[in-house]
Amino acid sequence: MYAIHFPGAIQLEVKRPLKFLILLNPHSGKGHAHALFKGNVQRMLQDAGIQHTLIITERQNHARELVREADLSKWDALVIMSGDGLLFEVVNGLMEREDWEEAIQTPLGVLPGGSGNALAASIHHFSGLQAVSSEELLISCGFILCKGLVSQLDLTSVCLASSQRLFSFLSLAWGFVSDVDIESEKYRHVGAARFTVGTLVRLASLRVYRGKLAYLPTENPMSQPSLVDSTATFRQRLPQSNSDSCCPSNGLLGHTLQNSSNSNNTPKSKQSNPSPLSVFGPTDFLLNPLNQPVPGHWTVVQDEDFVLVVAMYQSHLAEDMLAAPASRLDDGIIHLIYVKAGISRRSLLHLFLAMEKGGHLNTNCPHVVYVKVKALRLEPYSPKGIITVDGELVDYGPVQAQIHGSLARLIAW
Ligand SMILES: Nc1ncnc2c1ncn2[C@@H]1O[C@H](COP(=O)(O)OP(=O)(O)OP(=O)(O)O)[C@@H](O)[C@H]1O
Repeated sequence: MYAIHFPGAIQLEVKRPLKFLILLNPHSGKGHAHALFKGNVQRMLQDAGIQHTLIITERQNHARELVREADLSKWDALVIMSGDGLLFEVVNGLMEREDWEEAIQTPLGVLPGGSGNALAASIHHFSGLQAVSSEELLISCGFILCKGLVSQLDLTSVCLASSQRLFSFLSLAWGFVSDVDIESEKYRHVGAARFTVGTLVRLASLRVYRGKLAYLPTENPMSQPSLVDSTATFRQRLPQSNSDSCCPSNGLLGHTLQNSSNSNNTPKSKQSNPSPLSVFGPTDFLLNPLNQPVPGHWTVVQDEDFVLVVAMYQSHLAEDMLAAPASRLDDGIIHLIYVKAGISRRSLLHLFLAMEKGGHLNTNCPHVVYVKVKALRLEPYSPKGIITVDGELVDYGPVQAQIHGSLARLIAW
């Protein structure tokens, strides 16, 4: 079905027409996704010999349910036109299938229709083109989609105290970044500028977030799969038990997705809302159960007062936020960036301004730490707060994550 095109990328078979299933969230961004699709992309797909079936999503979790049940053999790719939230549903829907190993290899495609569009911006960035936004980004991603070059994509397994396990393609955030992401929902009518507005509002009421952060650096020999059992997979139907609220370290423990109750006062519109299901996926061989200490060879950060913690596995946090310039789609690395308390408002603003071009990591700001890791654990002490995974609100509390290199595939380049 696939033919090698050039190193690092695989082209979908030259056979055309290709068949794409396109899932479009009509409410994403400013609510114009359907018109944007018809005006900019439809014709491009026709000209490229790509047949598509367009499904307009009707509700939260619609896409997730569809891909969980779909006959994937009918499609050469699953494409979303929305923000990152819809892709998050698709990825997790695929990982909830018994045939997850094969299902998650279905090439995914992204057309930006939201206000953040971080993965779309990352794909555009990786293609080496100059930064663009809005409709120009859509046209660029449409063109990339039509070329049909498939790349490997890392996914990160994220485990919550509620025993939920989620698969993330973009980011895990706590503190300033996740607060801005969720609190700026109310400014979504201004599009991508909502993050700028949200950043300024949050800067005015800058907070310190208390917690414990630990990680496994990439250079640690114990990060290498050859030293641990990386081959075991995680297939059995799991019991509805909360007794081991952790991720499996040996392939035997399970995670049951549970309906999450949002115990804090944060907005619910972006709450990730998984259905109670058996969970499949690769074993998190680097993680200890959440109710046990992290492995002894992990680094435990001495500071416990933070302004933000963000773990990235793509380059962009939003269209104009090049947060992890060194990140690549399939580098097998979590780019962990944290800002320690004590930073002035002025320096933080300077950091965010520099982030537009990715210069924030070169400012020599003593409060900023950047480290490449394979796994991490975050235990917030503050009783209330916001944690996001791929920009979606998840249960607040202890969380840990491990990257799984090249687990999925993405149309990019
Ligand atoms: N028809 C629909 N009605 C309501 N919610 C929907 C519908 N279709 C999808 N959703 C949900 O909307 C949520 C937000 O979608 P998504 O993140 O893709 O767009 P967005 O919020 O506009 O993007 P961004 O985060 O970049 O602003 C997702 O969790 C998705 O489940």
